[in-house]
Amino acid sequence: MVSPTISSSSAFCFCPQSLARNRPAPKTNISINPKKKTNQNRKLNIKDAPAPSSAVQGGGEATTYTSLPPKDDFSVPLQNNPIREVKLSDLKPPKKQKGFGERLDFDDKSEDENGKFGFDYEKFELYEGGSDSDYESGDDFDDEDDEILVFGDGGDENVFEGMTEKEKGVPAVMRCFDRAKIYVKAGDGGNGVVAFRREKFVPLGGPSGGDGGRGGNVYVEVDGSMNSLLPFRQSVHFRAGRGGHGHGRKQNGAKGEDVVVKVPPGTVVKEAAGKGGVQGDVLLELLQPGQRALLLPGGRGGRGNASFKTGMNKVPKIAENGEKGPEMWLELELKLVADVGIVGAPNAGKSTFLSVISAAQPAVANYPFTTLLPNLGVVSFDYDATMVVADLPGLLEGAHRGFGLGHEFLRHTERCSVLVHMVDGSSEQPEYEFDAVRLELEMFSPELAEKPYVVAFNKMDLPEACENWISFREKLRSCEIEPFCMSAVKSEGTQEVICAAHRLAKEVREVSKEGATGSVNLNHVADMVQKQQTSPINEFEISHDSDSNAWHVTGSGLQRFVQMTNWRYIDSAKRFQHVLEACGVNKSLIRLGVKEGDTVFVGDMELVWHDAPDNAGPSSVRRWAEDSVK
Ligand SMILES: Nc1nc2c(ncn2[C@@H]2O[C@H](COP(=O)(O)OP(=O)(O)OP(=O)(O)O)[C@@H](O)[C@H]2O)c(=O)[nH]1
Ligand SMILES: [Mg+2]
Repeated sequence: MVSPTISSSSAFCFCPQSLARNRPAPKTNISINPKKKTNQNRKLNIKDAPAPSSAVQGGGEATTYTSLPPKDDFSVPLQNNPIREVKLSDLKPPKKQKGFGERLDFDDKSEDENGKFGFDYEKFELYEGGSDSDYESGDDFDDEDDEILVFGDGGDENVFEGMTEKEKGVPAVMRCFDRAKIYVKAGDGGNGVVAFRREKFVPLGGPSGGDGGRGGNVYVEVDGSMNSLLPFRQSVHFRAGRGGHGHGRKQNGAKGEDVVVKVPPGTVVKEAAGKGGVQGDVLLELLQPGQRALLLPGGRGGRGNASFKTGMNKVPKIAENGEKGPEMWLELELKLVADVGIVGAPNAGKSTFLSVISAAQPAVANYPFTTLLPNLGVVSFDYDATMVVADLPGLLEGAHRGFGLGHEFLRHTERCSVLVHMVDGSSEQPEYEFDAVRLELEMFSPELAEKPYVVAFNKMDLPEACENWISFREKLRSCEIEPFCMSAVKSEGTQEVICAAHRLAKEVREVSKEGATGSVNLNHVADMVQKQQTSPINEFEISHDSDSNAWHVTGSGLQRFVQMTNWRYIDSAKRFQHVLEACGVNKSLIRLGVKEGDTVFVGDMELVWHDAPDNAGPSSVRRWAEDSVK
C-alpha cells in the first residue's frame, strides 16, 4: 500500500542546518547503533557495490544517507524481460505457404476456427538479446543489429505481441509494406572529466576537465523517392551517436552523430502500443517531401570539473555523467496520399476502371481479390490538372471481422478526399452489395463513411446490369444519391464518373484551405521531451510503501540528477546530499515520519536513512562515506 503522497513546495527551502536538530525526536531514536550499521554494510556487500575511490573528508552533516550503487551498476542481465530478437532470414515459412505472392491454403487443418492462417509462430527461432545497456556499452552503430528484427519487447509473450489477430493472418510481405515498428534512440551525452592543469612554471594550474559533448538527435525526414515502408524490414534500430567525453585542458567532447530516419510521404508516426495493446498517440503526420521533424533531442553532455570551480571550491573533484538520450519504439503507418479512392466489393471492376482512366496497369482478372495491394494511378485532365487515384482491394461483408482482406488497406482511404464506390451491376443484388460495403466503411471509421462519394454502377455492357440499373437508381435516388452508370471495359461513362469525383475533390480542397491554419510545428515531440528533460529538481513526489517500509522519491528532475551523478568522484556524494537537502527532499521525508534504517529510493538509487546523533562527528560521517559512496 502506498501512502501518503506529497509534493514539494517552496516551503521546503534550503536549510543548511542539521535536519535532525530541527526534528523533535527522542534521543534513543537518533543514536547510532554500530551493530545495525554493520548489517546495512553487509547488505551493501551483497549488492556488489564498488569501493569508493576515497573517503569524504570533514563535514558535520547531521542527517546522512548510506547510498547503495545505482541499479545500472549491476551487470546482471534482465532475466524477467529479455529482448527477444528474430532474424527474418531464419523464419521458417508456414507449412503450406507456397510463396509470398500466392494465397495460402484455407483448407489447411492448422487454420483455427477464427479463420486465421495456421502460422506456428512459436516455431520461430528466438535469439536472446542483451539488455539495452549491454548494447550501448559497445558501438553506437552496429550494422549487424540493424539486420535484426525485434518484435515487441519479448517476455513470455508471443514475439508478434502488439499485432492484432488480423495482422497475424496477413503474409509478412503485405504487412510490412505499409506498417513498420522501429526503435529510435537519441545519443547519450558524453561524460565530463576531472583533470588539473599540470605545466612547468604554472604552479597550481587549477581544474581543467572539459565537458562531454551533446548526444546526437533523431530526425524523421520525408523522402519523396520512397513509396513504401519496405526498407524498415531490414533496418529496425536507429541510434544516434553518443557525445564524446570531455578531455583535459578544458577540451569539450564532440557532438554525437545525428540519425535521420527517412520515410515516404504520407507516413504517420505513432508511439508504439504499450504492453496492454493500448494504441499510442499519433506523434507526426508527414505528407510533403522534404519535411523534417526533430523527434528526439540528444542527451546533454556532463560537466567537467572546470565547470564546477567556484570561489569556495577552487579544486573541485567532481564531474557529471552525460545525460541519457531518450528512446522509444515507434509505429510507422503509411497512408497513401491520393485524392480519390476506389472502393467496392471484389470483382466490381475497380482495377479495370483505374486502367481506363490512367496509365496504371493493375492486374485485372475474373476472380475476387485480384488486387492484394493498393494501386495508384495519375489521371490527367485536359486543362492541365492531375489527380491521384487509388484502387484498393475489394471489401466483403464482414471485413471488420476479418473476412477477405478485411480492413487491412482501408486506412489508405483516410487521406482521400473523395471516394468512388464501384458497384458490380451484373451481380444478383447490387443494392445489397452497395449497402454491405457502405456498412463496412462505417464500421471501419465513421469519418471515412462521411467522405463525399460518387456511386458508379459498372458493367452496363452486360444485360444483367441493364436489368438491375433502373431499380438500383430508384433506390439510391430515394436516398438522394445520383448514381452513374458505366462500362469500364468499353470505356463508356468513365469520364463522367471521374469528372464528378474531380469536382467533388476540388470542392473539398477549397473548404479545407479555408479552414487551414498556419504552419504546423513538426518539432513538438522534441519540445515535449526537452521540457521533461529540464523539469526542475524540486518538483517531486514522495510515496511510502508500508509493506516493504520503503520511501519512493520520484520526479524527473531528481531522476536525471541521480543518473548524471558520477559516483566515481569523491565530491559527488557530498553534492548529492547537499542537493537533497536543498531541494527539500530531506525535510519532506522527516515531515512524513521517516525512521532510522528506512529504505529510501531516489530515482534508481537505493539509500538507507540515518537519523544523525546530536554529537555527530567526523568519524561517523567518514564511516558512512567509506561504506557507501560509489
Ligand atoms: N463485362 C464487363 N466486365 C468487366 C467490366 N469491368 C470489369 N470487368 C471484368 O470484371 C472482372 C474483375 O475486374 P477487376 O477490375 O479485376 O475487378 P476488381 O474490382 O479490381 O476486383 P478485385 O481486385 O478482386 O477487388 C474482370 O474479368 C474484368 O474484365 C465491365 O465494365 N464490363
Ligand atoms: Mg482489383
